[in-house]
Amino acid sequence: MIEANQVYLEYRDGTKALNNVNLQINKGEIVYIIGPSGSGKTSLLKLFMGIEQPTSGKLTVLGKEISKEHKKNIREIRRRIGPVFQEFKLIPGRTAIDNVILGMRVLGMPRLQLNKNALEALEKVGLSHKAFSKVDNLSWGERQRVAIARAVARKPSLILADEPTGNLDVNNALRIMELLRSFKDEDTTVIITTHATHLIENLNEGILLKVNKGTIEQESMGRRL
Ligand SMILES: Nc1ncnc2c1ncn2[C@@H]1O[C@H](COP(=O)(O)OP(=O)(O)OP(=O)(O)O)[C@@H](O)[C@H]1O
Repeated sequence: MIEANQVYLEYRDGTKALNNVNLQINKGEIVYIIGPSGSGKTSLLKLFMGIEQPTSGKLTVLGKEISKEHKKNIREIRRRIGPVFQEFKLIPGRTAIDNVILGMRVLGMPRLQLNKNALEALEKVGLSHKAFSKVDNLSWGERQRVAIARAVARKPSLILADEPTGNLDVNNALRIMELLRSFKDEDTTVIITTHATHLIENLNEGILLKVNKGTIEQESMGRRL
């Protein structure tokens, strides 16, 4: 699913964001990425999405290499990824269902199928009753659930969520974490970055990636953080 061998990422201004990353993440895993602000969590997700490419080393996502030389791979990989962003990136003035449908446009499905998948996805996140409400009128937790519906409606092989609970109170945050976890299955890997270690400290399943100043330690969950 994801394999990184001696991966480095240096931004154009010379910032060394990731240093010698070595990882192996299999299909159907749940992965939490934790670490202090500025340690490299988002940079790692950007690599997985192909938004950035390694400065050196080899990175394979969904069986395809991510590199400056293989831009075509990146387009293919993106179609199989469902991204969830901290700031939701929903389109204001549009309904929940429109936002979910817009997220699936790149897949080139017929309109009826788009509607069906979008409604199914909204149902999975418990928001069918808000399908035709404008996202501007939804609470923060509901908006995050629309963003999750948009990510899962395309039936992705990999869900990447960057600080999905950033703006939420503890109860809503726990619900969002549980919801994201529920999409993990044998074909779908879920990767979540979070500052909030208290949301995951009692979990005993999954992989923990501890990021510190651009280096990463990989361990199994089930021990205290
Ligand atoms: N486009 C960029 N150009 C230059 N430096 C960058 C860029 N994006 C991030 N950085 C730097 O790379 C380092 C890692 O940033 P990153 O956003 O990956 O951290 P993070 O762990 O996600 O932080 P946070 O928890 O605050 O979101 C930081 O020093 C940051 O300033």
